[in-house]
Amino acid sequence: MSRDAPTVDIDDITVRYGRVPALTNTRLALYPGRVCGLVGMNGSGKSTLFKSIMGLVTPDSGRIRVLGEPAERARKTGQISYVPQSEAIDWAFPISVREVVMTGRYGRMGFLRRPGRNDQAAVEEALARVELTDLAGRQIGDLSGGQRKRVFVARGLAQGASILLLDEPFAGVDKRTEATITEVLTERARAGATVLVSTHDLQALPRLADETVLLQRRVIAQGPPEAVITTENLIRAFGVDPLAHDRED
Ligand SMILES: Nc1ncnc2c1ncn2[C@@H]1O[C@H](COP(=O)(O)OP(=O)(O)OP(=O)(O)O)[C@@H](O)[C@H]1O
Repeated sequence: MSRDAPTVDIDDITVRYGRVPALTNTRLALYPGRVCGLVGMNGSGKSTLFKSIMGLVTPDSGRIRVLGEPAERARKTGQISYVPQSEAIDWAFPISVREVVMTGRYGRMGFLRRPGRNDQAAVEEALARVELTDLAGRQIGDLSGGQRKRVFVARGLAQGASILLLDEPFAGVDKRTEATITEVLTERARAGATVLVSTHDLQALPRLADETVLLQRRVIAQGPPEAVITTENLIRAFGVDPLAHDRED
């Protein structure tokens, strides 16, 4: 797909849970080759936006195309990988790190899901990239918060998807994990992937993201981090300027 055409094209969607609107008249275009940082307060609709791009929630109105197709189809054909918030995962489920990463290959396997040599090689490469080779046999519930995040990033790498969605991958992780995930996302974007990653760390945006989207039930601003993270925009999104204290220093 050309770098001039949006890979994720959200055209005027409204998503409601019952009568509560989570997103209203939201428009957003994402392009390949870029890491986009998604920022907004709790309840601003970030997870709903991810779920919409995955085709897991259906907008009440408007339209979403992912790689030129309906979102659900892009997900079902394995073209989208999603790292959910940690709270959304059952960590007690008895499955090893290597097995979780292998689930990223399921879309490429036949009905019996028997991994071939390519699948195994992709899994080992992904585990090595996030420095989890030594822990590959462990149960996921036995890992630290940062290690758990890296497992799901590795799953996305093994999947080889061209759309990478990550819902707060930096929450509760150490600096080393944050640096590894940031590097991996940049590498994937430079290789042509479209990356959308939500974060609460406004200060980290310039080193993480090529562009920033500010969300408050709709897109308030989109552009280079330094153009988007302004006092005026932050007050519109958060009601206060969360960086006011730092600006005074
Ligand atoms: N399954 C659901 N049923 C009812 N309301 C929901 C559901 N999921 C989300 N909401 C509501 O929709 C709004 C947007 O929620 P969403 O989870 O998308 O926000 P968010 O920006 O991801 O929040 P956070 O930063 O806290 O994860 C909130 O008001 C939330 O309470």
